[in-house]
Amino acid sequence: MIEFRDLVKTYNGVNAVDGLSLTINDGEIYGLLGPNGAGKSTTILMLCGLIQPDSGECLINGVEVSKNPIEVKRNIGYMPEDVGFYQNMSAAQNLDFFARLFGITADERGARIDSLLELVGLSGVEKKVGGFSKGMRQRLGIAKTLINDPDVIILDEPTANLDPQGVADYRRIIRQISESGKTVLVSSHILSEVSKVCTKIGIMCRGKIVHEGSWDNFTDSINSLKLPELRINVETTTPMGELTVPGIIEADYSSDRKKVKIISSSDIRAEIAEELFSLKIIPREIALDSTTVEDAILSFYNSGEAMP
Ligand SMILES: Nc1ncnc2c1ncn2[C@@H]1O[C@H](COP(=O)(O)OP(=O)(O)OP(=O)(O)O)[C@@H](O)[C@H]1O
Repeated sequence: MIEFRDLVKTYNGVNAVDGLSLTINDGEIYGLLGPNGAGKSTTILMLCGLIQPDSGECLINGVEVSKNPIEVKRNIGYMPEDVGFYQNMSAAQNLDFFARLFGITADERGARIDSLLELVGLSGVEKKVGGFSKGMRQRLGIAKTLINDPDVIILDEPTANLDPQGVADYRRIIRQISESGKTVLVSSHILSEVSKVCTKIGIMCRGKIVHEGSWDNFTDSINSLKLPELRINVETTTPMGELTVPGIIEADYSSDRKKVKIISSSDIRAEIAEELFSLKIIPREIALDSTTVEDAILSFYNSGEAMP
């Protein structure tokens, strides 16, 4: 469990973190979302014991970080945006090196490295890390983060520059990590690709959490933001005719009529579902497009106010 209690950090009179109080429970995948300068990195550095808060405290499993830095560091795995590896060594050799730094015995190392390589889909990959793709490096970074079997995993901007397959692999791995009971904190300024795996998201702005809730809650509240237009993607199992739901401004159907990209004046997902059901067409997906989600998040950032 991670706890922040009234955490404050000031730089040159500016509150980078401004009275942050937050609890992240065991097994939770918490997405900390905020624009550049919101205070995410400062929060994470304090959680890792790398900088001291001006006031307040961070606790990991009830242990106060600034008073017990060594004990706490053994129980967290931190993955920065750019993970450093030895380019001329294989994935297994790199992990073996980091495992030795933690004093893990030779007997334990072999089995642990095998299971981590299996988890991140790099089993049997013999080539040197210098020849890895961005996605492979990222997955190896997650394995490195888990090498000391920590209870808490902290990932900074984990999907930056990943292709869709990389993002999908990442989501699968994060889910598996959380299923094993570990607590995961993901920090990003663009969380739409990973938020779907987060059990909770917190939107941070100017050192404070301005909204907290599940991803579904967040997308459900988008209507109350009164965005000028929303984009909704619909996919069905059988071809559909022209949708007639009021509020549709534009509809772009695929040639097989099983997909449509809708621009609407409000959130009409429920009405679209109703119309499809009345036509006996089964929807496969009725979801807000990621651009709409980004617009909503930007709207929070710009207002800096709590969510309605
Ligand atoms: N070492 C420092 N000295 C002075 N000001 C700092 C320092 N570190 C951070 N800040 C300021 O504190 C505020 C919060 O920065 P922080 O890096 O924590 O935000 P962030 O949400 O992580 O953004 P980013 O995604 O850009 O890293 C910003 O105004 C930043 O300029």
